[in-house]
Amino acid sequence: MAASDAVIELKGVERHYVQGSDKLTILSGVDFSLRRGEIVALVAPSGTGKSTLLHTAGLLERPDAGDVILAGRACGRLSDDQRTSIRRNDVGFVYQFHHLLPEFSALENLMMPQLIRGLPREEAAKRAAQLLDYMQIGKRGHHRPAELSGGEQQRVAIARAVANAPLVLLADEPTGNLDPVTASYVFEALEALVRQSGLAALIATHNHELAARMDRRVTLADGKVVPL
Ligand SMILES: Nc1ncnc2c1ncn2[C@@H]1O[C@H](COP(=O)(O)OP(=O)(O)OP(=O)(O)O)[C@@H](O)[C@H]1O
Repeated sequence: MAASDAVIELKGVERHYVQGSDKLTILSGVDFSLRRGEIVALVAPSGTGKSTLLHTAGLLERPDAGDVILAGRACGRLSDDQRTSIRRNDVGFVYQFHHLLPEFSALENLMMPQLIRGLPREEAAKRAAQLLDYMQIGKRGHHRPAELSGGEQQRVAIARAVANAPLVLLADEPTGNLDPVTASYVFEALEALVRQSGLAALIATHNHELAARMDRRVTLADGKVVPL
């Protein structure tokens, strides 16, 4: 893949953890990229480094070696503030548990990242409502997370992740907490949103059925990303 096609590129990324006198190598030279509009499944056994990979790709953690290039910009040597700003604008995260703010409605949860970014309230509310409609939960906008079903909560969490129109969506077991039918339904909504917005998505999942529906499947072997 030509570098120019890539929305996000990991080049020779290494991650180690030091535990006492032991050095644990989790990522040992990851070369991997995602194209615009592409949905890729990351399927690998527990403990192999899926979360580490997602956190490093999403600029939550710094690589010990190598670099993450987001929209052509090498992020490794940037300051923490610069990385935070890029992450806020260009990366959306979804986790297994929704992590929505419990005191706020679905609509407010979607407005929050936009307000933090500096968008006017009216504009943030409009986009939040549009996204909830798109996820077919427009009628639930004024409900708090506890008043929503698990599938609805995850759809709100996915909508929130793309509220700032990021370039990349990184999801760590986004349907792992849902029954198979709801998981399939939520994945469909996620897929439609990714296709419609043209962003790139890397989705860690243990669900082989869902992985089969994505454009490509990769795994982690010996600290490297390889096709599955
Ligand atoms: N802060 C840390 N310090 C030391 N070891 C860590 C740290 N974070 C993760 N690890 C170790 O790194 C390895 C990879 O962890 P990671 O969470 O990335 O795996 P995973 O594939 O996402 O697992 P799961 O599917 O169970 O969530 C594990 O062996 C874990 O114990």
